[in-house]
This record gives sequence, structure tokens and C-alpha cells, in this order.
Amino acid sequence: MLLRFTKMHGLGNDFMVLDLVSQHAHILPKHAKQWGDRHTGVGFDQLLLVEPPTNPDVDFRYRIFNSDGSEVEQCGNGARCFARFVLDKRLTMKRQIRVETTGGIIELDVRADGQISVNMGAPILEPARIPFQADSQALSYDVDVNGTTIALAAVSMGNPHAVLRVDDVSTAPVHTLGPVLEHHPRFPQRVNVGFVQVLDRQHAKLRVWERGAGETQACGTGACAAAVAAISQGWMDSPLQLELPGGRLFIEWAGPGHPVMMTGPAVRVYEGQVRL
Ligand SMILES: N[C@H](CCC[C@H](N)C(=O)O)C(=O)O
Repeated sequence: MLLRFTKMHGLGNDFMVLDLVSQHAHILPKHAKQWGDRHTGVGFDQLLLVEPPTNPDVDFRYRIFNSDGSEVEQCGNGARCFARFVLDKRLTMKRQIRVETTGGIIELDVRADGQISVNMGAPILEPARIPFQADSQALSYDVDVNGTTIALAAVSMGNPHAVLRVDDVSTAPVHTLGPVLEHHPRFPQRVNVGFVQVLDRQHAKLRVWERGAGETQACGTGACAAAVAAISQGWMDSPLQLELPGGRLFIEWAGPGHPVMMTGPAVRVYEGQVRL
């Protein structure tokens, strides 16, 4: 069967989006891996599935697969593209949308200026729920990597993140330390790895090695996790701007127990069809 899809991106973090409200198909991890290949497939960082809700209190369900085929709990840039998609496809007329993901319920606000604000929920800091192996919760943890001690923050936005402070993102070991930490045994479900360079109290640069996708042009949940780590450790204040290789995200967080608010763009690139 032929399936219609839309190719989209949020600051260069790119997605194949499938409407499984109007279309009916059983998508498997192998499809994400096959279609995610940038030479023999569509090519994307993540595959997003838009489905009817399983919960009467929300408008849709949205599932996320990395290009390595792994299904994950949350995707911030994908959430904005999801909101743009369901409006453009007239799957809803609402501009405030509640959607359930494996990582929890998030609320999206499609603003008149085209930017999309997402209530990403409160960050999870308890090690066991991230999950991250640690004797107790802390703002920063020392992790041994092949005999070298790495200081990092551990934060979940529904999906797990490690955040490291660096002096200069352009020389950060994203492609060497990133994959090693992604697979570190203290992160039993692997981890996304953010490298943040603080510029001042309200501006920073960020690069992210994503679990299951490698370095991406932007990572929404990574930006939220980096903001939580920077504010918690007294490096920065809310609201703040994070400059990623693909562009800027605006983050607000009022502290523990409060939700992280993320605002940014979502862009449609082209429509296509794939054969299942
Ligand atoms: N690679 C992530 C999922 C995509 C997150 C990212 N694209 C975002 O915008 O939040 C993970 O395995 O948890």
C-alpha cells in the first residue's frame, strides 16, 4: 500500500510525519530504520506517527521513532512539527492542542505569529526515573569514562539527557564523547548528550548528540534539559535563548516542579508517498 507523508523540520531537526488518523497502517521499527536512511530511504532524524488518542482528555497520540528504529518517549522539535501538521491537514481546528506521547501529555499552542509554544511538562530529576544509575539525586554527577572523570547533569524530559558544560561548542567532543556517553552503562536506556556553552545569564550555545540519531541540527528536549541544568546550577536565568546549529529556541522554566516552556518554529518541506 502507498502511504502519504509530509517531510518537516524544526530548526533542521528533520522528520517524516505520517497521518495515521486518515490512513491505517501498522508501522514497525524496521520501517523507521528503512525510511530513515538518507541514501536509500526518505532520510530523517525521527519518524513521527500521528494517531487518534487513546485517552478522551487529549486530542491526538503522537509516537516517535529515531532513525535507528528505536521508539522513544518524547521529541520537542517534533511536537512543534506535529502541531503544524495536524492544523495544516485539518485534522483539528484547535490552536491549543493536547497530545499524549509515551513520555506523557504535552500541550501545544500554535501562535498567530507562526511560532509554536510547547508545555513540555516538569523535568524529571530523580535518577531512577531518568533512568541514570546514582546513589542519590544531585545537580551534577561525576561519571568515569575510560579513566577520565566527566561532570554532567542528568535530566529527563520524558526522554533521558546528559548535559555537559563546555568552553566552546565548536571544539566540543560531540562525535567522540557523545556516542561513548550515549551507550554508558550508567544510562540503562542510553541517553541524549548535550554540550552547552554559556555566553551570559540568558544566552547559550548548544550541540546535541542524540540517542538513536547522532548529532542533529537541533534537539528540543535537549534544549529543555540544558536549560534546566543551567538554571539549576546557577549558570543562567529564565527566560533564556539557546542557539543550536539550526537556529534558536526560547525556553522558560520557573524551577523544580514547574513545567518547561519551549517556543520555536516548525516548517513543512514537501509531501511524498512511500510504499509499505
Ligand atoms: N533522540 C531522542 C528523540 C528525539 C528528540 C529530539 N529530536 C527533540 O527535538 O527533542 C531520544 O532518543 O530520546
